[in-house]
Parts: sequence; structure tokens; C-alpha cells
Amino acid sequence: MSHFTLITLILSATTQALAAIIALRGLHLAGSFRLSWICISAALFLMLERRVIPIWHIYAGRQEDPLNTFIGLAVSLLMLCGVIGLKRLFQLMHANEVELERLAHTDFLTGLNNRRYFMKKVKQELIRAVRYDSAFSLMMLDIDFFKKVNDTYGHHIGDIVLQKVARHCQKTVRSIDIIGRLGGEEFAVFLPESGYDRAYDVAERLRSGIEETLLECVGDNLLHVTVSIGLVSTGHTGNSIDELLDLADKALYEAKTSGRNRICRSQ
Ligand SMILES: Nc1nc2c(ncn2[C@@H]2O[C@H](COP(=O)(O)OP(=O)(O)OP(=O)(O)O)[C@@H](O)[C@H]2O)c(=O)[nH]1
Repeated sequence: MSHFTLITLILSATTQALAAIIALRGLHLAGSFRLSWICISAALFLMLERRVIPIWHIYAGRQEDPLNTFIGLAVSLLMLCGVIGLKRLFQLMHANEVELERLAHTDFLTGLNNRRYFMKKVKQELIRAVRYDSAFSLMMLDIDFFKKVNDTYGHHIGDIVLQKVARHCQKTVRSIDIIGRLGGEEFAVFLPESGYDRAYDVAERLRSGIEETLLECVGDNLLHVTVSIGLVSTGHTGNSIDELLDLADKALYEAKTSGRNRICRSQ
């Protein structure tokens, strides 16, 4: 190996090792992959250039040529960087997958389950409820005169109201309850192991809690909203999720037409 090749290799190896260290501190997927690949290729190249350097010779004290010792150490370092880089790459890929899955299930504005995922989870719960003949309830909740909020304060404030109502719902229900944003200003909550009385209590806590809460989102002005709720409870055990939502929607419509800020039950 000529002096020129050697110096070029040393410089390139040092640069790559430094770049790999930077990469390990949070570089994105493609960068991490490229750097690991470069480190490992550089290490292999160095090994082949010296006709395969047995690294363990260095540690066993059998390597006498100082150049070989140096290249052996460079190979070890590059290999190490490459392996750590690969490990980081797999971690990033896994984190990306988890994040993509989360995004596919989540409503971007409120952080609740989106409609599709809500339906999927409720379908599973329904199968369980039918099998064990257990009680359940489903409620649909809609913010009253929400168009007026948007028209008066703007869409941005409307979004904040949606987020605050979503947070209130999340805080009020149990962790086993399934809550989702069906779209617009409409939310749904599925309550496993809950017959009408228990579900009505929860619905009333949601309704009164939102009515009493003054939303601090319009500068110094406090905003006040109410919700209407349609409730369907067991007795409809044989129904599909679509049929249940339809029943809850009809009850919600009744709550809207009979004055809003109230709970109506599906008959
Ligand atoms: N800020 C905001 N507004 C939304 C969003 N999605 C839907 N809306 C608005 O929600 C409003 C819904 O209005 P309507 O369906 O007339 O219902 P409403 O005014 O709440 O009246 P009632 O339901 O009958 O009490 C519309 O103005 C939509 O533009 C959203 O993500 N953000």
C-alpha cells in the first residue's frame, strides 16, 4: 500500500468514524444506514488491503508490524462504529414503524382514536361482549352550535375547543372505555361492562362538566360550550357497530331537536 493510499484511508476512516458518532446521536434513517455501510466497507477494505488482519493478534501481542497494529485498531474501531450504527438503524426503523402505526390510528387534532380505529376496537369489544353476554353502552356526543364558535372566533379557536372537549372526555371516562373522534365536532365513547344507568352517569358527568367548564381560549374572554349526547345501551347486543352508531345518532338527533345540552336514550 502506497503512502498516499494509506493517508487517504486514514483520513477517510477518521472522518467516517466521526460522522458515525454524530449519526448515533440521532441522525435519520438513511444517514444512519449510509454511515454504517461506509464504516463496515472501509473496515473490510482495510482488512483485505493488508490481506486480512487477524485483529486478535494485536491483543495477543503477536502483531509486530506497527502499521499492521495501527490498521488492525482502525479496523476494530470502524467495525465497532458500523455495528453500533446498524443497531441504531434498527432502533430508528422500529421507532418509525411504531410512530407510523400510531399516526394511522390517531386523530391528528385531538389525539383520540380516529374513526377507523375506533370502529375496529369497538368491533373487537362487541365480539367479547356478545360472547360473555356482558353489558355495554355506546354514546355519541356532539358540540352544540359549533359552527357559531368557528364563525365568531375563527377556525383556530374552534380547533382549540375541539381539543379541550376531547381532553375533558378523556379525563372523565375510564381507561377501559374506548373514545374516538368520528369527524367534525362529533365524538363517540364505547363503555364496556356498563349498562344504561352507569352509562347515563358518565354521560351526565361529561355533559355537565363541559357545560360548567369555561374554556380559556379566546384571549381574556372565556368561551362556553355545551354538548348533546345520544346513548344506546345493552339490549341491542346482536347489533353491528354500524347499527349501534345509527341508533346512537338517532338519539343524538332527538337531543338536538328537543333543545340541545341534554342526553337522549335510544328506544
Ligand atoms: N375548527 C374546526 N371546525 C370544524 C372541524 N370539523 C368540522 N368543523 C366545523 O363544525 C361545524 C359543524 O357545524 P354544524 O354541523 O352546522 O353543527 P353545529 O353548528 O354544531 O350545530 P348543531 O350540531 O345542530 O348544534 C362546521 O362549521 C364545520 O366547519 C375541525 O376540525 N375544526
